[in-house]
Amino acid sequence: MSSVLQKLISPQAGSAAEPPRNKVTVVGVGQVGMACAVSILLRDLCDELALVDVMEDRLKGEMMDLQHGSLFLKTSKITADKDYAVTANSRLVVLTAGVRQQEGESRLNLVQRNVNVFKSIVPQITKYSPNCTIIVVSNPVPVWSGANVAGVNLQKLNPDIGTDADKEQWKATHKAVVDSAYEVIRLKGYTNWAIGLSVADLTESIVKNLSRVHPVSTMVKDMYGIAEEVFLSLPCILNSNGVNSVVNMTLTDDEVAQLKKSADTLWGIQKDLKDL
Ligand SMILES: NC(=O)c1ccc[n+]([C@@H]2O[C@H](COP(=O)([O-])OP(=O)(O)OC[C@H]3O[C@@H](n4cnc5c(N)ncnc54)[C@H](O)[C@@H]3O)[C@@H](O)[C@H]2O)c1
Repeated sequence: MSSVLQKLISPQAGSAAEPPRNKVTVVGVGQVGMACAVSILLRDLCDELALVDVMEDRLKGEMMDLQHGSLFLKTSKITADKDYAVTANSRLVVLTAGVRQQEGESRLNLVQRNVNVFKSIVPQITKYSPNCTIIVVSNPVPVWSGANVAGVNLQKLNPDIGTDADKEQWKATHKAVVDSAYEVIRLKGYTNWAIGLSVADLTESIVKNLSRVHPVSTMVKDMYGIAEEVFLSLPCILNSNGVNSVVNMTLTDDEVAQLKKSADTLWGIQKDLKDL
């Protein structure tokens, strides 16, 4: 006797469904992971979403919640499992698993705690999706920014900008921007929306092969006189290769010195990391 499904639908295409073309996996379904997942879903950037976490109840709950909302999305397949087999054939993996930055904790203090987490996760990701691009969101992620508006360098308008001699004291604005994530953590306990929206933007450049410039961390050894294998945030061109190239910025001597100082700070921590 025919089932209700067989009575309702007569299959026409003979072969099984094609593998996904733009599957995205989010590892870690905490505040950041779910903000990334929702931002990516709302921008229609994947044809399949997989979630992974070690906390099984939370993982299943997040998956079911998204599935219940999938009527309003254009990603029909949303799966989750603690087994990385669920991530197979991912185009992109967003890695947000890790310990969270505590109030007042420096980003660099997180490194050793997160190294062990990464060591268990990355081999599993590459086993099931050897050609995927990985976006690491877990801290620390150093950030580059340039003070210009529509290409106009603000230092050219005010040579004292950012220094104590600056009558307008833009230095205070700079400090407020640098400290703003700490302020959000103080107020609500974590940051998630801005980073989630930002990750969706990176995702779009990669899955749509857009060759757009984004500030992301990349290996800077041999650039600007940096001798060590450290990753710093520079303007990078992102396309389907991930980080396809780095824009060679024309930096002042002072800016190069600050970049080197950041590299030294990172190396100072990195060189003491254990079990890499
Ligand atoms: N780059 C940025 O700008 C930025 C901004 C905010 C947060 N972060 C970082 O993102 C990370 C996540 O932050 P959060 O607020 O979502 O934390 P969270 O504690 O809410 O979530 C982390 C999740 O990771 C999971 N997890 C831990 N170890 C795992 C493992 N081995 N395998 C799979 N899942 C594992 C946890 O179960 C949890 O669900 C932290 O490292 C945080 O510092 C980065």
